[in-house]
Amino acid sequence: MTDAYLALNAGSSSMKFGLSEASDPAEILLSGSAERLGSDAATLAIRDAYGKQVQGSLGAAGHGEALTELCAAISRLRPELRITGVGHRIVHGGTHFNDPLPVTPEVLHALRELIPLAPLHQPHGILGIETAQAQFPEATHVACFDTAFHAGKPWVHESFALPRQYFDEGVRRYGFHGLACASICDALERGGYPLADRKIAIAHLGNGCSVTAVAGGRSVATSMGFTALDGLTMGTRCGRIDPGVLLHLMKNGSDADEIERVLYHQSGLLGLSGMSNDMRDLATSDAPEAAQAIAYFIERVIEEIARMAAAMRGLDCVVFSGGIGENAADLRDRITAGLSFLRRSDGSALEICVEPANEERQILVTLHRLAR
Ligand SMILES: Nc1ncnc2c1ncn2[C@@H]1O[C@H](COP(=O)(O)OP(=O)(O)O)[C@@H](O)[C@H]1O
Ligand SMILES: CC(=O)OP(=O)(O)O
Ligand SMILES: [Mg+2]
Repeated sequence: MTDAYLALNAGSSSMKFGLSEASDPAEILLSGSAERLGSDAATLAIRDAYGKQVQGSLGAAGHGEALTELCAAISRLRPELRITGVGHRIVHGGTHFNDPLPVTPEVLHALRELIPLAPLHQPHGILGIETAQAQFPEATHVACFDTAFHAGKPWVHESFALPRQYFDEGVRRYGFHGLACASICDALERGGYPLADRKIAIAHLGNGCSVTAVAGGRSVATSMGFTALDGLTMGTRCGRIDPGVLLHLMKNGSDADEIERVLYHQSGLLGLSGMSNDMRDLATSDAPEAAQAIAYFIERVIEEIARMAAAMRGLDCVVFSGGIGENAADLRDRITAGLSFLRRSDGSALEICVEPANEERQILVTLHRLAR
């Protein structure tokens, strides 16, 4: 039997995995993703090491059913592998967790406490741990945090202008998509890009969307904050909003659960279009509301990239990633056109590139590093 590592990446609308030999995390033996989870047209795709892909439908499956299907596919397709390590993308590490660490019952308890701060993600990440622990009981399970990449940002990008006690209580701008950002920085460096000397904005545009300012390889500022609600317009999330709106809703009788439902589940592209949270659906629709939702989305991305340029006092390169950033060339073009007023310090145009986010690879590399 060959020892192998498994990485599980629970996104808000997707469940992805990567499987590698324990000795070589860069060599993906099998990978897969369940997407459009939460709709009634979820899909499943499994790819082998040669790029051969099988696809299927998962109907109205949620993250739980998707996990069961993915684990079954792994055991069926690679029965000769003994999975000795499983790394889990955990979106929120709060004030306690930055470094990847083995999951103990105490850690799991602490992760559950953070569910209210990441209701679209933390439950799925925890379900991934529970499901994989049952399926691979001999393996070491390691939690890897989205928030970690942003730890150590300058205080002005870490704090809200609230009374100081709130910061001490953990009410801070954490930032997310950190594993994606780290994987992109690693890929750029491996490709010879002089990251240490550059100011880049990573526009990670998936179902969750963020822009992160990375100067000299470190996160300086990022559009998401205390939760993954802030910043850009997303599939079902509102992004930046005047907090006065929340007060208005509360004073008019909405309770916290209802406001959570509106802000996390019913807003964003879905709320604006009245149709779908999925950019593919909007891009192929003739409805004026769909076009308006896309225009709104683009406007906010342009603004947020410009804000990141301000945070870094300069910008060299915009890196697009995520399901939308990697695939929707026309959206990238519209965003890039909107940014044409921004120049590099030598007066030349911004560099624009596309770099797939690979959280799974980042997690597999982490497992490999921890084992040495
Ligand atoms: N070819 C495409 N054109 C436009 N949007 C796309 C395309 N492929 C995927 N997307 C969009 O990417 C988003 C999902 O991104 P993804 O990064 O997979 O999600 P998650 O954040 O859940 O991991 C959806 O809005 C989907 O419509
Ligand atoms: C943090 C976040 O929004 O993640 P995702 O894009 O996977 O939903
Ligand atoms: Mg994602």
